[in-house]
Amino acid sequence: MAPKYLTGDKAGIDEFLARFDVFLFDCDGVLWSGDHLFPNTAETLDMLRSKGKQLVFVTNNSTKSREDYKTKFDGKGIPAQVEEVFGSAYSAAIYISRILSLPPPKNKVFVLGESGIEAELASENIPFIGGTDPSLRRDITSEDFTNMANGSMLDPDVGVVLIGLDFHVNYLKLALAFQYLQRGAIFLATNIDSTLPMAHSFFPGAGATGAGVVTAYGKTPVALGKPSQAMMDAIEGKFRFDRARTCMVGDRLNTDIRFGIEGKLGGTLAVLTGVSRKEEFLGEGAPIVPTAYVERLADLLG
Ligand SMILES: O=C(O)[C@H](O)[C@H](O)COP(=O)(O)O
Ligand SMILES: [Mg+2]
Repeated sequence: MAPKYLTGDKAGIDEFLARFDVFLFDCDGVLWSGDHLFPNTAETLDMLRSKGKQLVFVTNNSTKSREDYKTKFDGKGIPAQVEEVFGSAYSAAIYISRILSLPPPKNKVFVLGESGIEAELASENIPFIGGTDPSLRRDITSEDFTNMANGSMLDPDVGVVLIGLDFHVNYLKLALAFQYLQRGAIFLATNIDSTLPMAHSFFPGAGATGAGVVTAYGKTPVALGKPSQAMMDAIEGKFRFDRARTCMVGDRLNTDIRFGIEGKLGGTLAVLTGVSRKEEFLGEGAPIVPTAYVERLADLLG
């Protein structure tokens, strides 16, 4: 069915919003582009709250923890609670602690990613190494190759390799991740988005910064961010919402909109301020089609 275009259609917007009690909001490309908050984002979220709607912020960006996002929301003048944030780093942490629940000592995680992952692993009492460790922000040496190959440089307690968006990726960290995988570690990712919408442009995403490990290992990781239904089940478990009265709002078809469709939510809304273009879902035979779309989030203000 062709998606409904809501921009400028006040009656259509009111009818659409009335169908839902809960809105799952993507962040990058919908609320903001990096540090740039899109116009009237706060007013739009206020309007939904004033209609009694529940808001949950569901981001694949694992560089920040839920606490970090609370700080960002505060900084942008957007009223929001830590409990309303559900990121891919948190999704991965609860998957490791509550689903995998590997017995110590082999429950340690080697992280290829930023502090958001580390904070969420710590919140679930999961030991980790790698990540933002400054001793890994250097060139690899010939001794490193030897010490990795003979295992003297490796931690025997590593049972999981977790990759996410890493702004400090380098050969040494890629090599360490691959060495742990060759020794049997479980391969997980917070998300595998190919690009990151930032500063009104696009940059390499988590899928790109982790690609070196995927190529070397020859296997893809289990990704715990959107469109993973493990994440949807975890969010539903926490917020106990009625899927038929829930709408996913996002800028990316193969993560956000697919997440809502495969999650059998009542609807999905595409916002054209981020990654996906309307041509991708208006064309004949488009694989992923939202229920409705708007040029920008603030169009919901009518
Ligand atoms: O590379 C990434 O990690 C993604 O581009 C980024 O995280 C997307 O975040 P979201 O749009 O889900 O908030
Ligand atoms: Mg997005």
